[in-house]
Amino acid sequence: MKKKVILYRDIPAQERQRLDDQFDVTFFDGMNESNKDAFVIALSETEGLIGSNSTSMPPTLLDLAPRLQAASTISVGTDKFDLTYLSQRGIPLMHTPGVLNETTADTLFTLIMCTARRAIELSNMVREGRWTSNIGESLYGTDVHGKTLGIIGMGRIGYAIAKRGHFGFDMKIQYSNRHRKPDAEQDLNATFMDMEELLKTSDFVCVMTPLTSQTERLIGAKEFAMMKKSAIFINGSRGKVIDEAALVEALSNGTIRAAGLDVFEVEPLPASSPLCKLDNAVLFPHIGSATTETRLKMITCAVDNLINALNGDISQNCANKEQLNR
Ligand SMILES: NC(=O)C1=CN([C@@H]2O[C@H](COP(=O)(O)OP(=O)(O)OC[C@H]3O[C@@H](n4cnc5c(N)ncnc54)[C@H](OP(=O)(O)O)[C@@H]3O)[C@@H](O)[C@H]2O)C=CC1
Ligand SMILES: O=CC(=O)O
Repeated sequence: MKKKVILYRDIPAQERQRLDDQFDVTFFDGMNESNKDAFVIALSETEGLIGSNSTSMPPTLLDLAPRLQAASTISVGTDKFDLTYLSQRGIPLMHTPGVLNETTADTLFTLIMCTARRAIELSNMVREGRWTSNIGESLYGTDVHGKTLGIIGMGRIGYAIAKRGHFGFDMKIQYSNRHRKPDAEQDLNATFMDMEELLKTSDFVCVMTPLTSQTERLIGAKEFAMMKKSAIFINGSRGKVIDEAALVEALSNGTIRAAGLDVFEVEPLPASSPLCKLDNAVLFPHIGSATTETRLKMITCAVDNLINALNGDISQNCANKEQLNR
């Protein structure tokens, strides 16, 4: 008999077919009030889960899935699951590291360029008919090339961002991380330092850690106050890694120059957020990996991951392999 799987995000037909060939698949278009009862009934029988990072899978929900053997998220971030809980239950969480590094780094570099050159603000000025003369000094941007780029979280994506800064823009690279990264030091001439020093000396501060109990609110009022007044802050990790209210304050009162954000405490970001009123905030709707090519690679990877995991192979792409009690 085929194993039962819940798919909670729409995926292309050819990838759906690969799941159908192996499993008895129940599809839900996300999880919401209207389908929650049916979702819970399906959970009671399911052996596998696959879906996107926009749906939370807390222990209270997964307690309703007593037969669960593996979960596969179409993301590299694993914060919508409780890894400790899954590990205690012996359930592997599969994710999609690697395939999205370059695309996500492109997005983060777009944020760097847009904030530094005030691209969105000035584009809006043109569209709205407010370009009536030379823009004048008050609307000048700041250079990116030759500046200092500080990366907090020099992992796969952090490295890809630093690579763009080093080779493309002649930037000086510095980073803080739990462990030193010899590749970044050798290839990109990156300097390892503690976070405080990085905050004080970087022109661009880019956060690319995962969201964990150690990184939650890693950057708040104290950290913004340490940054240069001319600093530009970029967050591509998760919204909860920063104190968003403190960022609004820092942007409003000139503690830092500008911020480029792809992630927010609450997503989708409500239009009533004070961030939406700030010209010096560039706001993207969590599109780090959102290109046609890369999203397809992530889906293919996640489907492979679930097939492998439900067939007993978690050698590739298992986020909690070391913690699993197997
Ligand atoms: N905006 C978007 O669309 C996207 C966002 N993301 C986010 O980016 C995150 C990173 O992805 P990826 O680069 O693949 O992950 P990696 O695991 O390769 O990199 C994360 C890095 O963060 C470091 N780190 C972890 N905890 C801390 C800490 N407490 N202090 C300092 N550094 C820390 C790790 O250090 P060490 O090596 O020492 O453990 C590692 O180098 C994802 O978890 C996700 O949240 C990812 C993809 C797209
Ligand atoms: O935010 C995206 C991810 O893949 O994680």
